[in-house]
Amino acid sequence: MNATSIDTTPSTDRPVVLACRDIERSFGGLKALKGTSLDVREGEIFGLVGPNGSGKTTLVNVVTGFYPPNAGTVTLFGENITHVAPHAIARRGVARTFQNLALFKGMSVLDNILIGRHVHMKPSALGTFFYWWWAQREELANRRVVEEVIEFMQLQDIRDEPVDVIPLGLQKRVELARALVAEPRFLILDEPMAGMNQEEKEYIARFILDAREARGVTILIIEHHMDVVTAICDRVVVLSYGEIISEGKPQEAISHPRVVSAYLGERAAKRHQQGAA
Ligand SMILES: Nc1ncnc2c1ncn2[C@@H]1O[C@H](COP(=O)(O)OP(=O)(O)OP(=O)(O)O)[C@@H](O)[C@H]1O
Repeated sequence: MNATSIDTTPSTDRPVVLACRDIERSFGGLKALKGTSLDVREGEIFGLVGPNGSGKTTLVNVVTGFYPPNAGTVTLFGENITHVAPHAIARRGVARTFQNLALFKGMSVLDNILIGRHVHMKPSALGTFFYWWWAQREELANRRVVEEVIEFMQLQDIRDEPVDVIPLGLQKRVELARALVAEPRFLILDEPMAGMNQEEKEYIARFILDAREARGVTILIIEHHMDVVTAICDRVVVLSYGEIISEGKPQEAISHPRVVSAYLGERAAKRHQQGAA
């Protein structure tokens, strides 16, 4: 994998990859998103944080076309994709991992990763039959990308293992590899470090940083581990009850009093502030 030179342009000067404007989404009477707006810029690792149930996954589901919003617009690479279907959004260069592992049990690590290439495969089986030589070339190209990612993610030793017998930390790595073989321009990671120990978290953080540097991919990450958020994110938005309560550089954004009280509750936050004074 060829490392590209590191872009030192401040992220605020870079083109906007994802723009969400005034997104609203309800489930029955529950307003999960109450007019959320944010911009993710090219080459950023952008953190989306907030307490449980604050609307993070709902926003990602709106962005990736799984949930249509009740109001607002989503613009990706300058194109309005608000009501575009998930597979068509994937074809525009978006890949995601899921909060709960979405691997195919019983299948090998290799086969799980190969599935991530589906966005680049020709849809017509008939066409593939007539143009078998073209299909062979395509298969070779797909294999090349998959092998490169397996090496990049250091999964060579377990490539033939059934995915359900390997430890959780490695399963998460396989899911990230599956997203990377789609060669995304925009990658969305929903809690990639859930359930990991410190060493596994540091390992995955390294892969995420390397994916950004080596592949130039822009990354939106939902993460509860604040040490990880401050270590790898360029900017952060904090959601609470479907509203943005803080945003900016990670350390400043997450230590805002509104964020502390959203996580700890009002009384505990006051004690926290008194303790810090
Ligand atoms: N499909 C759905 N049907 C009904 N309610 C939903 C649905 N999806 C999300 N919600 C509700 O919307 C709110 C926001 O949920 P969401 O999953 O987006 O939060 P989150 O910030 O991702 O939480 P977590 O950190 O626990 O994953 C919650 O109250 C949740 O119960």
